[in-house]
Amino acid sequence: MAVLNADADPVVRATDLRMRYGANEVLAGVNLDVRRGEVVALLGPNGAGKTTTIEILEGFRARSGGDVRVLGADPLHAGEDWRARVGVVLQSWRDHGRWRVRELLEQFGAYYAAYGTTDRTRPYPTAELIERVGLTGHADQPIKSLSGGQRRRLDVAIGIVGRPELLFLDEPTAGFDPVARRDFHDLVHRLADLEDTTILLTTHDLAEAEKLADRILILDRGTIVADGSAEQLAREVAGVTEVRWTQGGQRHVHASQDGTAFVRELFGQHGDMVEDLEVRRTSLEDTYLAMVARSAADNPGDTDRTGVAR
Ligand SMILES: Nc1ncnc2c1ncn2[C@@H]1O[C@H](COP(=O)(O)OP(=O)(O)OP(=O)(O)O)[C@@H](O)[C@H]1O
Repeated sequence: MAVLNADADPVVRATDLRMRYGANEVLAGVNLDVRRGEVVALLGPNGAGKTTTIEILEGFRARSGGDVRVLGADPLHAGEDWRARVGVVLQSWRDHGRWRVRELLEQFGAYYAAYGTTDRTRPYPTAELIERVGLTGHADQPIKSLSGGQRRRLDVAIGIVGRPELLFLDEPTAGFDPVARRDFHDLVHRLADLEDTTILLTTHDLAEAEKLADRILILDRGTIVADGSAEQLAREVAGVTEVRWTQGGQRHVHASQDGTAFVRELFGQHGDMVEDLEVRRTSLEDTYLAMVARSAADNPGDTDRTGVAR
């Protein structure tokens, strides 16, 4: 991932962010930072308030309280030049059914041309963009004739056509087949590593979050209940590695912070007696489930809200 400058102002900062829909308090004091060049995944159960948070940060939704700075401005009052620096891939599809893929991207791209800089020419060249999102064979197709996954690829293209410095992705890979998902992951790495794009994404696919994100935030019951790399979070809830083996016909399990050292010691002591060895790193799914369960234990009375995609 891109080199981070921890001293620089964060690209995104929310302080004591609050949101209430009528009597329903969805965000109850969210604090989060996203630093330049980071890829951050915002996770949480259905209804936790991820989309609400993202929409507030994008300036599409007015907050009930707290402070928000995005690229140095309050998104609610930021101007067109600010908006040109921000890319957005929303969850819901906005229809432009009769337009063709290439036409639509050229139309949107033209808007960004005035905002290009020497560091960052805008917009993304249309043909290259279409290729990047895997729509080359569909460039002249009307949008209404695209499949769900192809439309989603187009959403991603619309999100990055202005070569944003900051990109918000709300469940970007919903409906993607495995190849499209892999291509999308490559695209995110490319944007972060080569194009200096800071990315905040939501997903229910924990393997995806683990693969893409430098840092994971878990939003639950109105606040951020976890903030760290997948590995750091795993350390908080359990041993990072689970070692299983059979010895004398009996199955053993041991959770360890340092699986390699444990296995070395195991073989040192028991050598040939050790059979059927399995070493498994704690997955983000294990960590997520443990953290949401812990949050539930701290807030008794709620029902199951783990929300893991299966
Ligand atoms: N416009 C609205 N008016 C009233 N309530 C809303 C509105 N938008 C969202 N909510 C409520 O706020 C809560 C958070 O919704 P939000 O869509 O932000 O959650 P989410 O974490 O993105 O969920 P999911 O994982 O299902 O996409 C939910 O209880 C939802 O019903």
